[in-house]
Amino acid sequence: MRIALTGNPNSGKTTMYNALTGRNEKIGNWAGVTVDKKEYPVKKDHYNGSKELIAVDLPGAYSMSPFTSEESITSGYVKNEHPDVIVNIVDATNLSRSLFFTTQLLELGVPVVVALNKSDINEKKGNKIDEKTLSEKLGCPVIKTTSTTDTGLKEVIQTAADLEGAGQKAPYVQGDINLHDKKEVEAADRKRFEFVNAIVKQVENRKVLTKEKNVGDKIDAVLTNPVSGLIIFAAIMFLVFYISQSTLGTWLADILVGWIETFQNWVGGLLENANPFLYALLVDGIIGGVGAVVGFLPLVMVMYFLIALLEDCGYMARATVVLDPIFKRVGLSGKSVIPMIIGTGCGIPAIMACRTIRNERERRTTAMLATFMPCGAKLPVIALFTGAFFPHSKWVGPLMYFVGILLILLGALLVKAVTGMKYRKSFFIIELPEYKVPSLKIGCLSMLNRGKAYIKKAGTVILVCNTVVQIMQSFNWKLQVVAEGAESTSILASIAGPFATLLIPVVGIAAWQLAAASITGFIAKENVVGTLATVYALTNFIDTDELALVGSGNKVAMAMGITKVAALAYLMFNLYTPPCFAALGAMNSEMQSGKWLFAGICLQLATGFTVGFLVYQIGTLITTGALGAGFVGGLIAVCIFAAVIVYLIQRANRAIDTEYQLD
Ligand SMILES: Nc1nc2c(ncn2[C@@H]2O[C@H](COP(=O)(O)OP(=O)(O)OP(=O)(O)O)[C@@H](O)[C@H]2O)c(=O)[nH]1
Ligand SMILES: [Mg+2]
Repeated sequence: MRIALTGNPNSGKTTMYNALTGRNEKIGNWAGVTVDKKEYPVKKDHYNGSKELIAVDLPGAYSMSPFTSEESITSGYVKNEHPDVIVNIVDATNLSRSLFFTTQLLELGVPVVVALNKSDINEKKGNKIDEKTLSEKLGCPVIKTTSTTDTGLKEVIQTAADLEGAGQKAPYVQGDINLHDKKEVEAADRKRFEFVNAIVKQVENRKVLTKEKNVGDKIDAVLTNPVSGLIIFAAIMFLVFYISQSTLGTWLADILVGWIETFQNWVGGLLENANPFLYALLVDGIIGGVGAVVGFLPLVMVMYFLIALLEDCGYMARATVVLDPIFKRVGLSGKSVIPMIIGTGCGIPAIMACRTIRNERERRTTAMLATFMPCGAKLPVIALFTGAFFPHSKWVGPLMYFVGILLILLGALLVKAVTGMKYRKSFFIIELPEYKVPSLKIGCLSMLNRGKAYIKKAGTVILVCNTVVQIMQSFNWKLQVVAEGAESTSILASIAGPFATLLIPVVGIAAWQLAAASITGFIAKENVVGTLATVYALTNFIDTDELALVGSGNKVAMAMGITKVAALAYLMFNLYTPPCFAALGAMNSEMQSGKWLFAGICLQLATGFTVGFLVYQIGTLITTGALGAGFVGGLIAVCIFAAVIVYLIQRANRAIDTEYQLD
């Protein structure tokens, strides 16, 4: 039988689902973390009966009348897919708001068990809820739970299992109303609230803790203040990158790379007398290429850990409030900030998180732009180039993230101008979760989860790509092994060659190696690192003696043969061109429009190229006093992009004018 977990956002559904099933789905201390349905069997230690129980985690909803697409997943599921029992997770610290939805669920005819979750917080605050009376008033079982410690879960599941097929009488029935009549719906909702509030009055005894509340409010006033809030946000993000990329993360990476090197030398020793191609394939291509990517794993894990802590303590929700006014100015909403923050981890859930945005244009625009935020897979690329070309700078890593935010804002302005939607105002309401001490367990789980996914990717996609790259660079079209010194005759070089020409305005030279790395980067961004390791036969990107990314000898920078400015431009080109294929797939399914997807990919290509071009050319002009190679060609390309955009904006303006004339 299927047990649907439903309730308001941030009430603890996913925490309960993970506890019940042993899964590790994402939880976070803000509303709208889960945007999709998930199901999995309940573990035996929570239920010792004979039934097979499947728990279904759903996105949070405030009401059965959905506003956003993730809310409609929930109402659609409980209405149409007939779960056997509904467990309604109620945030006990927010009873009156939660019960509105509860009374709606009770009208569906499916047995409901109410889990009064977060009871631990209530107890700490000295609030009391009389669950017996509540159960009588609602006409359904009510059980106190604390999902974070598994308290009460067994009882909830046993009760739910026993209720299969049972009838329940709804305590409140909304008469027939015309759902299209706004006034009528509002009046009905008001009546329901009155009913709910009457119950709450009888069952709840709240202790008024004015002093504690004041502390939280005071912190909020500083953190969400437009000026101090922004400075704090920038400082916190800087610290996250500093710890993950320059200190703790690097230190751990250093140890890991030592192990990888030992392993590589050991395999190298075993294959000493083997066929040179086999040696190159295994030792340089596979172990070297994949190892180069895996070496950066600690950086990614430390960053995930820190971001999870920030989410869990309630800070990230405040960050959305700080950025909301800025985002509104460019035609997005504060809700667009959430995909951006999730995007620092991975672009795919970031794009999926766009579902919580109600307005279609804002949703599509956000999905189009969210991946400008460098994700975990881009982190190794950033770390590699920072380490090789700017070893002692603290600013390159954080700069990539701030440029990402800037590009999102500029991109949003462009989309706003092109789509001609100039006169719309959007409203953003986010419930600020309470502050809490961040849970190390949640941080560790999030980190391990990401680490697992990273290693899995390295062992599959990255491994396959590196093998293919190594083979393609070892052979020419006649399938002969490429001789030393004639690398440019390889299959890989001849395929990547034409693209290398296109890259001249960005890096100043035609290097097929760099082009090949960018191309494999479209499959997965970690490939940029893996491919560079393979094509330049540089397996060790992290210097174990120096305790620094890419040590002093700087073989990497020398092998690539490009200037610092070109390296920065090439890095930015890779970061801001389209993300990996998987993220494009997610974009396609969220946008549900071929036109938007196409426009999005074009915009990303044009952005990556333009940023790279400008950084290289302006940087070269400043550092050497002359423009870089490929200036004219690049300028023509950028002018063409600009002309297309100007044309589209004018077309949009004309469309608006016609609309006004028609009126
Ligand atoms: N103190 C306490 N915190 C809890 C409890 N259950 C969940 N939380 C916290 O509440 C926050 C939200 O938990 P989630 O499980 O993500 O909530 P959700 O209902 O799935 O939220 P959405 O997916 O956004 O609808 C997290 O910070 C949890 O750690 C509980 O019983 N006690
Ligand atoms: Mg959830």
